[in-house]
Amino acid sequence: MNILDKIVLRKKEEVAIAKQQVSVKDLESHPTFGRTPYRFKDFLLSDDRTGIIAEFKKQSPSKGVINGEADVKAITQAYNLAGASALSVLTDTDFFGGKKEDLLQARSVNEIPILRKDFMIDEYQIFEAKAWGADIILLIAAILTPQQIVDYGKLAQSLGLNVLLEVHDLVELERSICPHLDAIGVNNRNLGDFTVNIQTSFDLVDRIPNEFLKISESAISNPQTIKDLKEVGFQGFLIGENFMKTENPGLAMKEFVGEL
Ligand SMILES: O=C(O)c1ccccc1NCC(=O)[C@H](O)[C@H](O)COP(=O)(O)O
Repeated sequence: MNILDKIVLRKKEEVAIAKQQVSVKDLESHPTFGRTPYRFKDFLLSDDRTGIIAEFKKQSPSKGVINGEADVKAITQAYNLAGASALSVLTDTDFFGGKKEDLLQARSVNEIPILRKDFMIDEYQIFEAKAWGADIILLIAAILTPQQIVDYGKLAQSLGLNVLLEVHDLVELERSICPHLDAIGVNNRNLGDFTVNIQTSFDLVDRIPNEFLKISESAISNPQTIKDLKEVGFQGFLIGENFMKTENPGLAMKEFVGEL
């Protein structure tokens, strides 16, 4: 069983337990549920912002612990100040060391879009995302059927959330594309074996219809790579480890942005 299968298996158990503890009705009555989410597009395409979606990521299956003691409020605020167009906050605990409180805390101190970074396998998690203050949800093509992508995309958009579809190859892209998406992200990391290759983004960019925001994800560690990705049409750049592995992720982002 590869890591993605293990994550999905565990996620199904987690969601089943969460559903017993907190009903959708309870989620709907959460104070944050009623807020109007920010529009991803407004921040990603703003001249005042960098296009960077800066990720708060304490650990990962491929790298183990990256920054175990990281302070979510301080780091996400510093990312925001450095010009992030959006924040990405991991809420998966077992594999990424994240938690719902990280998202709630990031929400409480930032007024830019926040992506709930998790493995969505049930509509229930979309209600959680809304209740916890997210603006964007992630749908990973590798773990969802085309019908699930349509259903989850529709539900998320009906709640005012933005939808980011993540693909790793042309087969995933072609079978998953549907009208209920706002952005399409090309993950440069193969989630099955963890190999990374930025070329994946260059290979797929022209296959993404222009009506969707185009995002390149993972393994970005050089400002020149962003310039090259922009040149071919990418508007967003999801970066986690390159900042989080430093002692001061906010400063690392500020210096990186200085070279753009
Ligand atoms: O990062 C991993 O090891 C990983 C393993 C299995 C599934 C997903 C994984 N990462 C999720 C991501 O997409 C990245 O956190 C995100 O794109 C940022 O990547 P990076 O800049 O390389 O930290």
